[in-house]
Amino acid sequence: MTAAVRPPPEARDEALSWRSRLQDLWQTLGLVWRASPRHSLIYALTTLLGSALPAANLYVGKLLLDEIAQAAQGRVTYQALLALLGVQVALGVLGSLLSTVGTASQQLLGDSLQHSVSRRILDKSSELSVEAFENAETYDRLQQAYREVGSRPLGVATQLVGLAGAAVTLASVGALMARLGFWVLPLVILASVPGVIVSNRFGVEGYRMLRRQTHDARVQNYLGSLLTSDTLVKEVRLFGFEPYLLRRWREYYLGFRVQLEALVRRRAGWGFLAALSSALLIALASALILRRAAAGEISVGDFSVFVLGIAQVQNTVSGLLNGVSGIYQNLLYMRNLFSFLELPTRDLDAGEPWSGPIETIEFRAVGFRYPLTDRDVLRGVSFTVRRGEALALVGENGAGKTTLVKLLTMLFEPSSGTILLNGQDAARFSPRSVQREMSIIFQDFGQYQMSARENVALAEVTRLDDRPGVQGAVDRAGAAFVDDLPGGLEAPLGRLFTGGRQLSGGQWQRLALARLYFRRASVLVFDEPTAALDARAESETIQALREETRDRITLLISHRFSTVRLADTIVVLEGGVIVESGSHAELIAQRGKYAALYDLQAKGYLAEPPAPVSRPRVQDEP
Ligand SMILES: Nc1ncnc2c1ncn2[C@@H]1O[C@H](COP(=O)(O)OP(=O)(O)OP(=O)(O)O)[C@@H](O)[C@H]1O
Repeated sequence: MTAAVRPPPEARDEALSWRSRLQDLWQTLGLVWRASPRHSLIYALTTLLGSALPAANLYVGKLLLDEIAQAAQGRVTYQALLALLGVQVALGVLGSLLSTVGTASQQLLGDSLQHSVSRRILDKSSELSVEAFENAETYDRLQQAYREVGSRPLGVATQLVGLAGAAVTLASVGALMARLGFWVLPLVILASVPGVIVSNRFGVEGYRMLRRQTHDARVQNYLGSLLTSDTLVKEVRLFGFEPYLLRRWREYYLGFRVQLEALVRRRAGWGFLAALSSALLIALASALILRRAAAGEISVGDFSVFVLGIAQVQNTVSGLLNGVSGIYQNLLYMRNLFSFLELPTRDLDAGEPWSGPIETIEFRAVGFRYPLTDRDVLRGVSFTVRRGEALALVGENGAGKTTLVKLLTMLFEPSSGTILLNGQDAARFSPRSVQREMSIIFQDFGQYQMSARENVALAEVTRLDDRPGVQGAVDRAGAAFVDDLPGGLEAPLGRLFTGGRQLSGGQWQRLALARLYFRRASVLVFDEPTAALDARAESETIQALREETRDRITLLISHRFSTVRLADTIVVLEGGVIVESGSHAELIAQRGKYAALYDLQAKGYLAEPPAPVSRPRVQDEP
């Protein structure tokens, strides 16, 4: 199998048809409506009602001006003028009311929407397979999706309502203006078009630019995060590679900057040309209407409709066209969100439910290849381990030990071969139900910035309040230091939040061990369980491990042979293939790979330390 060749995400999304865009539009509106039907409705109604007000205002203004002109000839009463003023004031008050209610509902709708879309992203993230997280593209999509949550869906909805509103305004104001001559409205509308075309075109280009930069932006963020990370600050300071990180960070910025400058320059040039052509068209329309005014064909009120209407129509037309292009652009961004939400998930509950303890695990010619790679990291791996037995996996870095554990714990599915549980194909069973029978401490175990109790009980959240259970697991893991923390089990841990107590690497590892013990499982997996422990802790842990694992299946990965030798069976992996297996004594007798690695480590303890390369100089030496 070769790695699948995929077109870049940009090319895939650009290729989408108008039909797909409409589907995305529909889906976006669905998101908005579901986030808050009440606020969606109020927002739409207030905006549409408000859109009819400009024409009403223009018309009342025209009547008022015409009446004033008549008043000069003594044909209009003060009361009649006051009545028109009253209507104008009422329209103003109504406008303010609609806009206040509309803005408030938009704000609340935006908040609900942000919450509900974030929730969907988090739901989706929690359904994605562990495999998906091994893939950089997933992170790109996740980042893009998150970036758009705040503004895009609301943007689409408000622009769509805005479009409808603009249509109402244009139709009503246009009807008033059309009375001044059939050419007025087309000319004024035409004057708005160039600006909109420019803004639309460069909006799309801006989107494409950001899209192309996503991966590099992620690298740049990562470089920045290395300089602001609490866990890495020691190493960064000591090795002093801040300038290197800053330089690389800045190089990315400069690359983005060059692209941005080119875009801004072209946009400014085209923008100016658009403004110029618009001004010329308006000048032409004005000249034509002044000719009618000079001929006495239109009233003062009519002229006011033209003058005030120009701005109104221009705003409305550019609002209309920008609305269309804005919706188009926002939909491009929404595609990022949707394509993240459409990523295939692995249903961890699919399959027959597993129940009861796991008595045997058998790997039959199991192979595995990471997605989008072209190399098998495990090939033809076969072994069996039974209840009460401990199996140790040994091998040099990168041999495939952790990958094997991910397969065994059903986090990954084998690319070839079969895993049998109690003699039945594991693929038949729902991963989640099988995983309930397994507990694990990973090499890169979690350090949760929560209380000590939560750190342990997360292994079985239904027993979060089982304090005696947590205490028991803490004791079994030798994590007695928890009792001395202020607040004991309830002590907040980690330095991320105020009041948290930071633990040492070994203490965190003991808590992770407690977490492993807390889950009542028939398979225990220890991936480097003693790496961060001191010698006494390691020996205690191994002692406890022997007792804990008596009636369970134990899988152990360790580079420490003092731990490994306790296993009933030791499997030696090399380049993803099992090269030896047997008990410690058998493998030593074979004098193969295991014996060589063992001797190498044993020698490190037994041999005389090598003579120092140069003797330290003593002050008073001659
Ligand atoms: N997400 C991944 N994508 C592609 N290849 C990977 C991925 N994770 C691990 N590998 C590769 O798979 C091989 C086996 O890795 P694995 O982590 O299983 O080794 P290991 O024996 O546990 O090593 P160590 O002793 O260093 O923990 C390595 O060559 C590694 O480069």
